[in-house]
Amino acid sequence: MKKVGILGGTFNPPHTGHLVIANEVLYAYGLDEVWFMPNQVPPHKTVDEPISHSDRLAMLELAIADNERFRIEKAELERSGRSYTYETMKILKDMYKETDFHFIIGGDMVEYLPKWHKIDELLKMIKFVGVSRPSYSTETPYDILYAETPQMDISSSMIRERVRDGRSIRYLLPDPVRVYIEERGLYGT
Ligand SMILES: Nc1ncnc2c1ncn2[C@@H]1O[C@H](COP(=O)(O)OP(=O)(O)OP(=O)(O)O)[C@@H](O)[C@H]1O
Ligand SMILES: O=C(O)c1ccc[n+]([C@@H]2O[C@H](COP(=O)([O-])O)[C@@H](O)[C@H]2O)c1
Repeated sequence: MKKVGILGGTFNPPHTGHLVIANEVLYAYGLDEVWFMPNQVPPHKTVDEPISHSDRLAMLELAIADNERFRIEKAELERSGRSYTYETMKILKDMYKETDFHFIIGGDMVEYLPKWHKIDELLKMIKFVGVSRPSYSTETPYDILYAETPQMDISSSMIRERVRDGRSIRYLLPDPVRVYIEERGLYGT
């Protein structure tokens, strides 16, 4: 069986926190690949800044370009409406029958798990791997796996805010993504 990690996210923009957790879980669980899966509409939050799917996708491509074990899964971008993980994983499990999926989530999403759509059914379909994130716990009543990773207090919202305030975002995200943001004037640059 091929072992694949899925890192679902909004990636608005992708940052070093995403890349580090994907890489740490890849090695911790002997995964063959990690697929970064941008959502169409996040199930639980509103995207207040207008950002196009094509910009999010282009930034994600730049962010993972130098790692041959990372790729992008577009299943959610290709489906309209809210991106419920249960619906997506049903489709992916059907498409990739010989694949063992590990869905990677940070502490904020571990805390939110009880509210996920059809969580009990989803837990029977895939494994979750929780990683810690500053200010969040990884405690949950559910039976999930964990991975120790270096803690990084980086978030997409912090990057958007810094850009708006004219502060540096260097080293918080891959440099080609920083250049893309600056050249396109995203987030108010
Ligand atoms: N610094 C981090 N440490 C651990 N997990 C993280 C980190 N940043 C993001 N994640 C996890 O990556 C996944 C995708 O995150 P997402 O794309 O929503 O980024 P975000 O930084 O949380 O965005 P925002 O600040 O806009 O809410 C989620 O499971 C989230 O918990
Ligand atoms: O299916 C759900 O109910 C659900 C609720 C919250 C989050 N998720 C998924 O968790 C991943 C991280 O979410 P986000 O909003 O932090 O980008 C992303 O793939 C979301 O679609 C899924």
